Amino acid sequence: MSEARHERLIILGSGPAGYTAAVYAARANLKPVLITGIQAGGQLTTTTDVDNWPGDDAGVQGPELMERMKRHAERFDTEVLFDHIHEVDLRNRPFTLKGDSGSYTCDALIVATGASARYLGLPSEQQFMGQGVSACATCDGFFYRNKEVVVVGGGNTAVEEALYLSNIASKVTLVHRRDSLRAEKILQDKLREKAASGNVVLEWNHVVEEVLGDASGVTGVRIRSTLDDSVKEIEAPGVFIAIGHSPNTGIFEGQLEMHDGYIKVKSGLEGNATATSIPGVFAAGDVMDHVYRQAVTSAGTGCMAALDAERYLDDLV
Ligand SMILES: Cc1cc2nc3c(=O)[nH]c(=O)nc-3n(C[C@H](O)[C@H](O)[C@H](O)COP(=O)(O)OP(=O)(O)OC[C@H]3O[C@@H](n4cnc5c(N)ncnc54)[C@H](O)[C@@H]3O)c2cc1C
Repeated sequence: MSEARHERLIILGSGPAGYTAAVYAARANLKPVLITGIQAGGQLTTTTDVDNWPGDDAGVQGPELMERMKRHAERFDTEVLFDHIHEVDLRNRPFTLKGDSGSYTCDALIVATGASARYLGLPSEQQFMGQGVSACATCDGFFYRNKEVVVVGGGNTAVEEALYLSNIASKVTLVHRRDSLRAEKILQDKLREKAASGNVVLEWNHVVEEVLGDASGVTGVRIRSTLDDSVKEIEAPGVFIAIGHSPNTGIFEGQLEMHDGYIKVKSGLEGNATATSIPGVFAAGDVMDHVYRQAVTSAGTGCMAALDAERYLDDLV
């Protein structure tokens, strides 16, 4: 492999966090290099309607929005490289990144490698992805106003999604493979309240065996009892898979401080909020945020990371 090329600032990831960081860093004359990873454009390239991106009052398609973000970053001289990084050394300076196509060193690094929603792994789930199957109630819940939906899971994500959807959908059926939830007690209490008086139905001890649908998209799910193997079908045009997310942080394990696999950042109000445990390494977007997980929040922290990196690089000179 050829010698590593050196940059002042590398941005890892091409989702809303990465591209926003690039726009800000490039406009500050840092000539950033952005490495896209395998999923160029990030998670939004896997969806259709994005209806909560401010300014796009008529909605926008996910891939189109990400293409525009890329062009925006390039307009200010960001160099966008298609490569996937599989090894990093953040213990020595400059930082080193090894990719499939080349090696890189940099003085500052913005990690914006995002997170991946976990899915059940059913072929029918894959088939109806974006046509009724979703992993994000905040993103897609609106499309099911006054309609019935199914939520799958039993942890915090599932209960939060079910509660959120219960204010939009006419009925929410939560399918969980056990007879008790793993979610925090306060969330469980809220859900039970809704189940007692509202529009939430709990299907304990069941797993989704198949997502059902036709040319128009999802029509329901077939669930199987974990107690007696009996099956039944639930009609609903929307199925939310809420079994958690995996942050894309494997390459940073043992180097950056993390919490549940998410990169820990300084936060707080005194500036440098996106700083990680290693000076000069900043994190933005879903990779450091297991709570909000939105395009606009990712873009916001991408902006913050670029400003933090700019200050850090200024102080190096
Ligand atoms: C189906 C779906 C629909 C959604 N709809 C909406 C919506 O309507 N509105 C909304 O606000 N949010 C929505 N979201 C959530 C939104 O997509 C995310 O919050 C947002 O994309 C996170 O941005 P990010 O920049 O942090 O990372 P991501 O978009 O996750 O991008 C991560 C980037 O990092 C790169 N990467 C990962 N590992 C490496 C590596 N080792 N080397 C190099 N690069 C790497 C990837 O290639 C990718 O480009 C949706 C999510 C999904 C899955």
